[in-house]
Amino acid sequence: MFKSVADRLGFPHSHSSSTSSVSSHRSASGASSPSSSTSSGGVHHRAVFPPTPSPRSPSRQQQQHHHSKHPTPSSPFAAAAAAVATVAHHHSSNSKSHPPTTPRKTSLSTPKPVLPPLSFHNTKDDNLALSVANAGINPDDPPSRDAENVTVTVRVRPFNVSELKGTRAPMEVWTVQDGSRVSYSDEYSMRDRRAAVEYTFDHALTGSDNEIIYNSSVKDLVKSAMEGYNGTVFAYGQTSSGKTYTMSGTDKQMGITPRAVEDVFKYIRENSEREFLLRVSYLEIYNENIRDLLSPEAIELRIHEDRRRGVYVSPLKEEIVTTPSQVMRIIQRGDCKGVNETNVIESRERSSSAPTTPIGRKLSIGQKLPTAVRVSQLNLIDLAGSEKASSDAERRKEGAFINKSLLTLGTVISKLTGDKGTHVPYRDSKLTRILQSSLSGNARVSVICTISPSFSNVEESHNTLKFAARVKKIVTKARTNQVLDDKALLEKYRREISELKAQLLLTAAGAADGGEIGVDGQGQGMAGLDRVKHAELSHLLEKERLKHEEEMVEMNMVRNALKERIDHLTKLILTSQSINTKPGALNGIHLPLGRYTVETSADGSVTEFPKEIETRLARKDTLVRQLQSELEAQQEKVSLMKSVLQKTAKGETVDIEKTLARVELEPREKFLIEKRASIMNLNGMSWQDGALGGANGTYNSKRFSKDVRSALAAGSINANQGDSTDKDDGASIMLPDGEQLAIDDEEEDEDLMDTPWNRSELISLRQAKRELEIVVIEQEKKLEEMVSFEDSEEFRNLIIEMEEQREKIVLMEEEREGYKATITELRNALRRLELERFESTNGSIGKNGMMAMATSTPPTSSPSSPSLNSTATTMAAAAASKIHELEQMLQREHKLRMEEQARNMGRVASLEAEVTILKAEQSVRDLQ
Ligand SMILES: Nc1ncnc2c1ncn2[C@@H]1O[C@H](COP(=O)(O)OP(=O)(O)OP(=O)(O)O)[C@@H](O)[C@H]1O
Repeated sequence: MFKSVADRLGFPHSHSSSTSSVSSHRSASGASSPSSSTSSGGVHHRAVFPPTPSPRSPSRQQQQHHHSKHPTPSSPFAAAAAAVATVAHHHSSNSKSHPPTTPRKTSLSTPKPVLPPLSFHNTKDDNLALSVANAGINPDDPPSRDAENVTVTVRVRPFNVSELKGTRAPMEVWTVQDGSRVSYSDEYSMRDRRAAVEYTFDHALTGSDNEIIYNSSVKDLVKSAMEGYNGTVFAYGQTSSGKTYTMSGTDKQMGITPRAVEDVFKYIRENSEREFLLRVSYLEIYNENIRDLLSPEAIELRIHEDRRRGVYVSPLKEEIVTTPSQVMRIIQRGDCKGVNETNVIESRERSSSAPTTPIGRKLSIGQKLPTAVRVSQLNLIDLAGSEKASSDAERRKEGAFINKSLLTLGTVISKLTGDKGTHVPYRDSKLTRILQSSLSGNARVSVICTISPSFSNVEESHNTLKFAARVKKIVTKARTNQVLDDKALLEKYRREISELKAQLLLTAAGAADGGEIGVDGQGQGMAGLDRVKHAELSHLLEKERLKHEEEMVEMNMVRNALKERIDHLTKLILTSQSINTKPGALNGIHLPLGRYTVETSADGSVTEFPKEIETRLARKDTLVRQLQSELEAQQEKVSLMKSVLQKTAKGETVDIEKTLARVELEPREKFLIEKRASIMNLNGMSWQDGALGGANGTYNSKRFSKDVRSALAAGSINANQGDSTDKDDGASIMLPDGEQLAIDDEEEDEDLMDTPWNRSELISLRQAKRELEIVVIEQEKKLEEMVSFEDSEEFRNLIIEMEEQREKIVLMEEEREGYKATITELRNALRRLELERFESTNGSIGKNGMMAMATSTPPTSSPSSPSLNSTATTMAAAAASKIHELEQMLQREHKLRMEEQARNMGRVASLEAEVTILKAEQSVRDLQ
């Protein structure tokens, strides 16, 4: 019955019989398209296809320039759908004439609206597709909907500024009545002598309120999309008729796209039994080329088809979205590039048949899950101006492509509403190919046809109405698209999360094992207190610590990576819990993401598994941190002890109390010090290191209390309930030495006892404590034996020996001084003898002595006798010889004494060194 596409669309180039194609035809839903009376003038049949002489269309570059010059002040949402393409955009010169925010009255009979800021968002190539994947099959949901016609809405926009510019009020061509009928206005019919034309659609609207049009024409379809049925919404109409205004809206009037996005998230919020995965893609079809607006690379996109996915574009980037604002940003991004956008959503039912991953239970990884995933697409499309066609040679190529897409759309729609069995040329254009699934019936479709109220556009408007009437005849029968294999992203993510959780549990168990080793090593490290053992144990402790640290770092890294991945995947899956229930306008909306997904265990009880893991990990983190700090503290003490040892060995004075005060002792050590103090008190000894605290035997830390309580819980220490004399209501424990210790009831933390990790830590702490207690007792015995080195026999003997040596040295010194005096006397005697000899030889030398000797003339002859001279000479020689002999003796004696003195000094030095060493050893023992 329809002879050509052009006929069906009311294009005059087809055949004169085209009128029949659009003549009254009541659709299944009751919409009718009255005769368009092509005979009456034919102006309104003036061709859109083939090309109508049109204002010079800008080149692509010009369009882009225009976009940048006139950024969209309104919501950037552009219509698009998962598989929606847009026909190349031609900028209309009309659009430039729309100044922003110009309140205007419309001459339509409907309420006169105030125009919102005019949008120069001319990219009609925008396709937003919300692909909804639903996991889980609700038995109450029918697998497919009843057959239904495409919902068709006609919107007549108000006059714009340029249309109102004239001297007289513009004539309204169209009248909208009853919310569904569109006809020529009486004024126009009379003036142009037009035959009455009236079309009836599902909805016919005027005005600027986008909420009304969304609620009446799209809202229900969006809900269906969330339930698993494909949905496609597209705006069709000539340039400047209001397609973008309707689909994207403005700041003040959100369009269909942002409202749909908001409803998608609202649906997730309100449907707790399902979980969803939303994906968005954004593409553009320009000159029959598909461009991915979300991909920075200009990769050639192709259309593919397979049984599972149907028709799809590849490699098209799909971004997973979790908030409305994220979708908005994606669209903005795409708009900046002047391209198209597509959104995808997946969801599934959150049922009790979901895999169970309770803590501590083994997980069977890779099990086939009984839930299915529904994948549906919500395509929101903003088409190029329907009049776009070009006979202009300069733009022929562009125009031809534009024609091709729109023409094919018309053809496809004609075929779909024509004889059954005829070939439908979906493949003739990218647009129809991408929309094949929707147009062929597996989708709910809503078409918004926008028309201008202006007389100058009457023909184009009429063509749009004819198109709308044609589309209305299309019957669809949408069905849910269930994906049972594991390739659906949602299912894949769920599985991955389960596997990661299992890995995380294993890692946590590994961490617990590693922790036990570390604690043991540490406890042993404290056991050795003598020097050699201490060095060995320090070394072992250091090695153990490093190993432990490495393991901890490694496990932390693995655990963090697993946690991050789980978090990431969990975030992507949207549930009512993960979306803030606070509804609000899309602009500026902030919906914090939830982290947790409820898992249902086999027995039906619901556990917040990730939260539990978080808690356990937090506990382990705390324990790891405690152990690490404990190790560090031990290490610090070891190095301090080493330095003390070195200093004392060198004979330096060390302030042990001060040194020890620098180390904050752990409760366990304080306890041991306390024990030592109490032992010493029992033995009637005073404890020198009282400044360390706990010496009065009353120390009872919370931590120790917890340790003891944990040990009690683990059954490793005998508990005597109520035996304590210190506490009325407390328990007490029997320590290895028989002493009872009261347990403080304060701040008991049951949490610390309820994991294997804590138990093992407490067991090792208890062992370490016992070892230390034994060591302390041994040391105390040693201390008792030694008491004080200075009081010992050995020390006394050494001191006596030293004193004797010192006395000897003093005597020798005195002796030496005596020898010195003797030598001096002998020298003096010798001198006297010489003098006497000289006097006897030369007579009196007078009082001038030597002076006289020097100045006197030597005797030429001696008046004295020769025998006297000879005697004197002999005596002098004897004296000299005696002096020489004495001097030699003195030197020998001196040498001997010096040697002896040196020996004694050496002995004293070694004795002093020995005393110093013994003192140092005693200090170290005290320290320990
Ligand atoms: N219902 C309406 N109420 C108020 N203003 C409207 C309405 N419809 C459209 N307008 C205004 O008319 C102008 C043209 O509308 P719009 O850009 O949406 O047309 P279009 O069909 O998308 O054109 P093109 O195909 O060239 O992109 C815009 O400034 C827009 O704000």
